[in-house]
Amino acid sequence: MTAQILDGKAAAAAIKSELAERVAALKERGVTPGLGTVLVGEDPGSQIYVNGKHRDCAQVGIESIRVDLPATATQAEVLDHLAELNADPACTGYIVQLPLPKSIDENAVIGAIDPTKDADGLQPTNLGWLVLGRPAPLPCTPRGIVELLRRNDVEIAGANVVVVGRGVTVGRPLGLLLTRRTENATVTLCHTGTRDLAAEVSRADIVVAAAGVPSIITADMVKPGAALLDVGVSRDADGKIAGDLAPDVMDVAGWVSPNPGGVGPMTRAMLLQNVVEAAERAAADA
Ligand SMILES: Nc1nc2c(c(=O)[nH]1)N[C@@H](CN(C=O)c1ccc(C(=O)N[C@@H](CCC(=O)O)C(=O)O)cc1)CN2
Repeated sequence: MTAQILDGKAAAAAIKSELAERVAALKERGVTPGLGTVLVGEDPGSQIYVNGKHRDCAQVGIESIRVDLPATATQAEVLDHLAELNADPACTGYIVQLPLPKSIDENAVIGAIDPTKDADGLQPTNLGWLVLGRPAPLPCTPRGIVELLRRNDVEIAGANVVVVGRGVTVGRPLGLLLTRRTENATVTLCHTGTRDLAAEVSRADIVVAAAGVPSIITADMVKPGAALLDVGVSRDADGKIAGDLAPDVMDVAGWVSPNPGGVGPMTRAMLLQNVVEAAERAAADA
């Protein structure tokens, strides 16, 4: 068996053209969505991701506002910039690029985002709404994973899903998202304390690998026909992405998301979708 590809690039391109039409409709009603980004420090990976977010905005007609601060910025300075974005009507949603430098309390910063402008769905109020099953902006990578599965007709309802990794941007919120009544999956969240990862993975219809450990999921662990999504972003010695899925999984799995070209582009598309939806909500309330 050779797995079918869960092509995130193609799905993201389709979503972006749908969003461009919604942005045009908002502009006709006098509403221009605007995404703010806050980047602290000079991490090259984060700079690439933020550049990409501004390029994506331009492609669909979303205005963008960029706040770049040096790694030496204090927490108080970062919070001042957040207060400005919270008050700026041109900024309908914004994100703080993670990770932040160690000198800054990430929870304090994320907690200071106005929940109605939280384009990442990571503000504690919005994570709380996710726990309670109420509508709110959703974290981009988990939302992108669900959308990628849906667009490829991979059955989520009733599926046994193993998520490997309990991070706040992917693993934990993905577990909450997949166990909502609308998704209806059974989720096992694995992490460094999991006793027998291979046994857990072997029972899964869907595996989301977000451990950041190259090739942690190998063909011998995988149930034939399972859908595998690779969220791992380690780099090899040449700077190439080394995903969490070993290459041999292609011979056993039913679907595999490539890395790059799978979940990453969907994360970017879901950020745009959160921005557009927030602007649509604001326009409806006006
Ligand atoms: N505030 C946030 N910070 C971070 C998030 C997030 O959702 N919100 N997620 C990641 C980084 N990230 C977006 O910010 C992100 C990562 C990767 C990609 C992507 O498209 N990757 C490409 C490969 C690019 C490369 O070669 O490096 C792919 O998978 O095809 C987009 C967004 C952590 N921080």
